[in-house]
Amino acid sequence: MGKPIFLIGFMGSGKTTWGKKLANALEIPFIDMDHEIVEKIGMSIPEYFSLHGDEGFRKIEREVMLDQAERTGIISTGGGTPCYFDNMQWLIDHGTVLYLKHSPKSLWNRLSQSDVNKRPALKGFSGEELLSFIEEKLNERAPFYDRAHIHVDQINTPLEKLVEIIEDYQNDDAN
Ligand SMILES: Nc1ncnc2c1ncn2[C@@H]1O[C@H](COP(=O)(O)OP(=O)(O)O)[C@@H](O)[C@H]1O
Ligand SMILES: O=C(O)C1=C[C@@H](OP(=O)(O)O)[C@@H](O)[C@H](O)C1
Ligand SMILES: [Mg+2]
Repeated sequence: MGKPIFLIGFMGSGKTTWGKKLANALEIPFIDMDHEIVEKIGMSIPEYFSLHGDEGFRKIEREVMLDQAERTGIISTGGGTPCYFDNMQWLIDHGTVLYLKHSPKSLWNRLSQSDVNKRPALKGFSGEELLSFIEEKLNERAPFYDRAHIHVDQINTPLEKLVEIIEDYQNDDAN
């Protein structure tokens, strides 16, 4: 088995849920970087944020990313992973990077249904305030996400199609 497939995208884009499904379908291992971070720090991500701030979290996140160098399978990153240090370049150099793309409205729908307190980067926002925050943050992060090898519109790409896209990409000798 070759280099890993890194799933990237905004919070709520489905990196964790689709990562599991994809790994299952492709019969390859699955790793969620946030899960590895929680094991390493011995507390939840919101707790770590409140103790060490965004800056502290980004350092741990990078360490956990560097630990993935020899891994294979599907690796779901956190929404901010590609957007700090030279992380995006590292991901590009060490695997196939797949961006699960959504509009701000779609992310807003999904995140409105989830517990915003589990994602400290959302700062507890809801309603209109959450939508404005998503629009702004996505604007800021899009230049990083856009560098991915593969872009997929997640809503209109069924899982079977995504499996096909990955297999085709990996079988293409040019990659
Ligand atoms: N098909 C769907 N339609 C609407 N919302 C969904 C759907 N699938 C998942 N969600 C919601 O979107 C969130 C995205 O899930 P998750 O896999 O945790 O994303 P990520 O890891 O990219 O942050 C979940 O909290 C869930 O509430
Ligand atoms: O976008 C971000 O800055 C973050 C996204 C989260 O992961 P998900 O994208 O899986 O929610 C998690 O890494 C942390 O709460 C910070
Ligand atoms: Mg996740």
